[in-house]
Amino acid sequence: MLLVTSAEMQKLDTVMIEEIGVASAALMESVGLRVAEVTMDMVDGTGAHQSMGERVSSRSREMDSRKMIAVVVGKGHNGADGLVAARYLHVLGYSVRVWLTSDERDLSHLTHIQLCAYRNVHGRLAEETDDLTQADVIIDAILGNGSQLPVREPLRPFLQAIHKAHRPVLSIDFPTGLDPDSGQVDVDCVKAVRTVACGLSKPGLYVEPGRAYAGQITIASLAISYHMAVRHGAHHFLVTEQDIAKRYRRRPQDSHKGSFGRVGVLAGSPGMYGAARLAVEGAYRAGAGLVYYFAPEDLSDTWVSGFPVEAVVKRYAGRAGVWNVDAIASLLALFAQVDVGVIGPGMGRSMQDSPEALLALAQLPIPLVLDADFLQVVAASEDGGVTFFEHRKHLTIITPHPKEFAQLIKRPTSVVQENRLLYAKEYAVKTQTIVVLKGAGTVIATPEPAVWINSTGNSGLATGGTGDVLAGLLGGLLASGYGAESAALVGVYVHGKAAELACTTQYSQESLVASDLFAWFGTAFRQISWEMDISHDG
Ligand SMILES: NC(=O)C1=CN([C@@H]2O[C@H](COP(=O)(O)OP(=O)(O)OC[C@H]3O[C@@H](n4cnc5c(N)ncnc54)[C@H](O)[C@@H]3O)[C@@H](O)[C@H]2O)[C@@H](O)CC1
Ligand SMILES: Nc1ncnc2c1ncn2[C@@H]1O[C@H](COP(=O)(O)OP(=O)(O)O)[C@@H](O)[C@H]1O
Ligand SMILES: [K+]
Repeated sequence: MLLVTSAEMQKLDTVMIEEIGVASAALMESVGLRVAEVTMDMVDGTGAHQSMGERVSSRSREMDSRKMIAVVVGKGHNGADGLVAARYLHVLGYSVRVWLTSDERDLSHLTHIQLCAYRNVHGRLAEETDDLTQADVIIDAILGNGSQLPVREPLRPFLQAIHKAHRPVLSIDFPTGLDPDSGQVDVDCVKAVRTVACGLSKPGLYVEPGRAYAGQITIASLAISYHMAVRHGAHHFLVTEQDIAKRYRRRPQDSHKGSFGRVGVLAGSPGMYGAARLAVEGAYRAGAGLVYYFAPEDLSDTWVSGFPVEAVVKRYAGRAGVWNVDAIASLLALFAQVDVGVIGPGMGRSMQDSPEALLALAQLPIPLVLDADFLQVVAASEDGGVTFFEHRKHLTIITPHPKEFAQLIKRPTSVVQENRLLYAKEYAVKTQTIVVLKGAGTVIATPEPAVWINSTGNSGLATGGTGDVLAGLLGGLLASGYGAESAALVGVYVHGKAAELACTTQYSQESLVASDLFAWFGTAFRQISWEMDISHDG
């Protein structure tokens, strides 16, 4: 699902008004009407059942107990949307009170016009005796797309009063105090249970911490087409099941194991061979035809016997963690036998002292999924990995968690987390790789650039080894024929979905461990395949 940043939305508003010829007041009327419908849904669950026209003409609300709607109005057009909603709700018989956050004379021109229209139907402003705690729903129409954080006076007391009222809040466009581009929030950010996004939804409503402030999101359509939005620069997306179903590749009946490629896994180190096992099984569970595990000659048979029985173990010359000329040469010969490489899980950082090995792997002429320790080695190289990625001439997916990514971009982890979308995109463009920045709301950024926010997963995944499984999954998807962007999106989505399925049946978010995921990939893939059938039938 397409999302737009604040600047893109401003541009699209202008295009709608100046090029398409829809008056600003008409756009506000659409948004305000939708807000009124969602408010009715919140107070008595009726918003969707009867058209607004039928409701207004039947005057049925006048008979009902009078639910109170508080509308807190800012001086810009977000406030104007709120006043349109206030007018509809008042005419329907709800007890509406409007709180102006600024002097009436400071309202923008169109907002003032909407205030007059509200007054002309005898709508009321809040008085001394009115109190937000009396409201059945509070509508936050304080700041929208013209806001610049942090929130300035005189708005803060209004935000604090909304908090203190402990009533359900509907935010127009996005909660006041939230940055729609990054999802960062002001200390007094409004916490909504519903948000009505104007025209198209915003990335900040789907990433932490903003996601927790937005509640359920409804989009008030302004008939802005997908193509028009993309033409004006929109490049953020929320990953939905429909997006994934479109990319799903059904396996042909007449296939054989050669049809789905070979994955080579270079992972594990003394004490950490479990990470390699998880990556190997991840690759198989994503559908790879064959998965080779590249083991050093000194890896004990006991460890090897613990690998999934399907794994093909291939030995390279030398001992674990020793990257001399022989080891590199024999590794390169092994990689020549596979279609995709997965490098890094549990691998340790011994390669840090062998720039030749790093360079040799950079030049591998196959798609690579690079994860964990290997990324830390790349980050620690003299130029912070610039040369490494310059030497990569083939497709690369990197799967850092926030701390690994922070090392790659040489910034503190806290800074990365403040703007995951932006940093992932910048790095994808700079290194021409697909960046899978993990953590709640995993971000997938491509060099195009396109920035996707994953919608599946839960805190059950916050446990050792789930990242190793993901690296394997991505390798398996690449080998079995998915393009790079699709492999990253489908892999991350399925990984999160498996955790959700596991935690609603057999496991809980506390008890889930990485290897439990394997049992649930089947259901996750089947659901995508059904969704694909439904969309084809539709
Ligand atoms: N352009 C249009 O015609 C449309 C606009 N729409 C609505 O209009 C909104 C955008 O309207 P505006 O551009 O007027 O922006 P806002 O409604 O966000 O208001 C901006 C005003 O608030 C002040 N302000 C900004 N940041 C502040 C802060 N941190 N503390 C205190 N005051 C602050 C500014 O000085 C400015 O006067 C959208 O979010 C949406 O709700 C929709 O009705 C769709 C169509
Ligand atoms: N709270 C969370 N919500 C959703 N996904 C999460 C959460 N915490 C972790 N994850 C996911 O779990 C995986 C953890 O990977 P990683 O940190 O590399 O772990 P490890 O190195 O132990 O395998 C990533 O896919 C990440 O996106
Ligand atoms: K708002």
